Amino acid sequence: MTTSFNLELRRGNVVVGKWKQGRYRVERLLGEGANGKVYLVQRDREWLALKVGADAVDLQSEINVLKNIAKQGSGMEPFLFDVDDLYGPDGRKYPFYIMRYVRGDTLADYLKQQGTEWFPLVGLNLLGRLARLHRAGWVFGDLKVENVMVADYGHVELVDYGGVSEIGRSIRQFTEIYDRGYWNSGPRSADPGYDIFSFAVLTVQLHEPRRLVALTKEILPQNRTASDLLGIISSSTALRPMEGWLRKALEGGFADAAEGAEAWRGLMHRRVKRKAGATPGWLKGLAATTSILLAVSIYWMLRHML
Ligand SMILES: Nc1ncnc2c1ncn2[C@@H]1O[C@H](COP(=O)(O)OP(=O)(O)OP(=O)(O)O)[C@@H](O)[C@H]1O
Repeated sequence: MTTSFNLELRRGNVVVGKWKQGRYRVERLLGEGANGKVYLVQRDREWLALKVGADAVDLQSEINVLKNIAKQGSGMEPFLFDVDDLYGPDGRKYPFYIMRYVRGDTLADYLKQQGTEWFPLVGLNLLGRLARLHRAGWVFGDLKVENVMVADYGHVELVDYGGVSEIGRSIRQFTEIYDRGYWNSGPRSADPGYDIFSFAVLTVQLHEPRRLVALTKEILPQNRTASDLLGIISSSTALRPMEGWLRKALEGGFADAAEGAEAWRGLMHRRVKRKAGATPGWLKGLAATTSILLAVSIYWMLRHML
């Protein structure tokens, strides 16, 4: 998807905020979507991400969500650092905000490079991220491969908080194929089950992309149902091991992502037992992460004891 505005910042351009005079040196474009362009920028020696949009109202509602999440404390590290306007090379004023730079690849690129055998761990981490938001009273809303960034050892971060909605409200922003309403399987209202439904579609999309696209073309909008997705799942070798979990997710059987994550963990456990001989890549990653955490804990313990 591309943006409808033409602002282009180039490497080396220095953006100076109109009101607060924050100075940011542009490094490169990280990505773009319907609401804006996201650039990697540097302030002093710190790498940050700058999102600039044409529409102040759209960007402002995203900023409000980020501020509210920070206020309520959702266990997220600080994400929003600055909000201001900039003057583009065309002399026009554009609203922007500065957020934490999330290192990593988008979910699809990560799995392409590392192999789909990492999906169980990445999926668990993604459910963990969603669980934190649900616990704090929010639904992510616009869950899709482009909004999930994955770093080393399957570490997951969500980007694009434009679709985040308070539980009980309407979903503010969504992408058709991930949307529960698109599959006539429930309302477009912000309840944790909405995100879990999108997670299930995302799982199908990552494993059976062509069949999913074909399905959306074959069936008339009024006839689409979650059973069509289940048809792909039960006939796919890659998805069949997750069929029970995916069915429950599509039917709204999980109360929230924490419950979904718990069941997902059980699924991974069974897979590992079945493949007892070979150690999958993601499991090696999990072991490496655990060792790093253990080493850091010992270091801190010793520092405080000495
Ligand atoms: N904080 C960040 N750190 C690193 N990359 C980011 C960050 N935020 C966004 N990106 C990259 O930029 C892309 C576009 O950003 P974003 O999804 O926020 O734009 P958008 O206009 O809201 O998109 P959409 O059309 O999905 O609503 C993302 O898919 C991601 O690759």
